[in-house]
Amino acid sequence: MSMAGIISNAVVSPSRTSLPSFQLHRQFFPNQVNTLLRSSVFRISPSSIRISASSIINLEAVAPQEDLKTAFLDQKETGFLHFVKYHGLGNDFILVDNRDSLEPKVTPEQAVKLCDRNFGVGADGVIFAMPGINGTDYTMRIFNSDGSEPEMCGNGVRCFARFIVELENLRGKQSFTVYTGVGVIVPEIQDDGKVKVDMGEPVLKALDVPTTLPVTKDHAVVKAGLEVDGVTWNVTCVSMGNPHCVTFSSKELQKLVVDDINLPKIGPKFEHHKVFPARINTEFVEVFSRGHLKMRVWERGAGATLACGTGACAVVVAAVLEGHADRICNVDLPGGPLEIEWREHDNHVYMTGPAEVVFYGCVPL
Ligand SMILES: N[C@H](CCC[C@H](N)C(=O)O)C(=O)O
Repeated sequence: MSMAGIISNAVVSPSRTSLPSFQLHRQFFPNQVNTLLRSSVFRISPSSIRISASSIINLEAVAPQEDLKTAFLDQKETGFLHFVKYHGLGNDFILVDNRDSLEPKVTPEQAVKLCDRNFGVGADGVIFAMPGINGTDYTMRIFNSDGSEPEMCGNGVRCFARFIVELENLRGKQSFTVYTGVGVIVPEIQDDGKVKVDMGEPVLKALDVPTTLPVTKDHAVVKAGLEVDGVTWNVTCVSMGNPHCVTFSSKELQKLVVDDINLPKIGPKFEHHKVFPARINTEFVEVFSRGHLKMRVWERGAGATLACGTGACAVVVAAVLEGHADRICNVDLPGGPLEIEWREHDNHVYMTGPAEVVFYGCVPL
């Protein structure tokens, strides 16, 4: 994606002044724009520009993308938030360079406004790249789109990893330690650009998920009955630092067809159910084979999302516990597939998947 495409969807190059134009204010790239004004590359088309301190430029012609990205992210005007929008299989986040402080630059109330898809930037959450603590390289915090702060986010930590690589201008295969609400997480950028994350051990003890559902297997809730909306669902509860309720069937339906689930109707009834004192993320799963699952998710604090990394991890753990699947699975989510492995020898869950930049932005706070 061209740098210009990152800042805006429309680039006017001198030969095509009829295109819709975007206007770049000098304060972002004082050097580049001044250079431009003197260069032959540049031409203002008066019909498509307000005569002001803004200019129409073809960014690609004047500076290497790296300089422009850094210049953009280095801008620290007061009252403005510079961010980069990323997504992991359509689960999208506003990433904020917060490396100078452990205090988030955005409040939960501001996060709600920023995440609004009509009146704000639009996202499932806001993620902060902060300085490391307890010897880690970095710290990650996240606010859901409802302003609540979850312990962990799988798709988010992959986006976080790609953001750090960009901020620090790292090259090649990279791995670093990130302090999160669930302790130290280690993302690793693969040669193909995907990110592999050691998500740590699943937590199965009912009281630690947390849930007040009766335990069915070694202090865990595995295939227990839960009545929601007149249906008795068979649920397995797993925490990946954040709480998940996974269902493959109900008393009435031995095999779910996840595309038939009315998420906006049933999701909130699980999320706010009294047996989940910290609310819950709920995953509805279809088993295609012992290595291939399909899921949809209603996320705590974010609603129906296109993907949920911690949810995919919880789904594979639940599938193994209920006997539906082996420990290495491809999990299809509406936004795309994730590779999940619940490794027997260290009991850690590993997730591998993409994370991509959508655009750079600057918004008044
Ligand atoms: N809404 C979730 C956090 C984000 C998890 C999800 N987006 C992921 O990729 O793991 C919660 O409140 O637990």
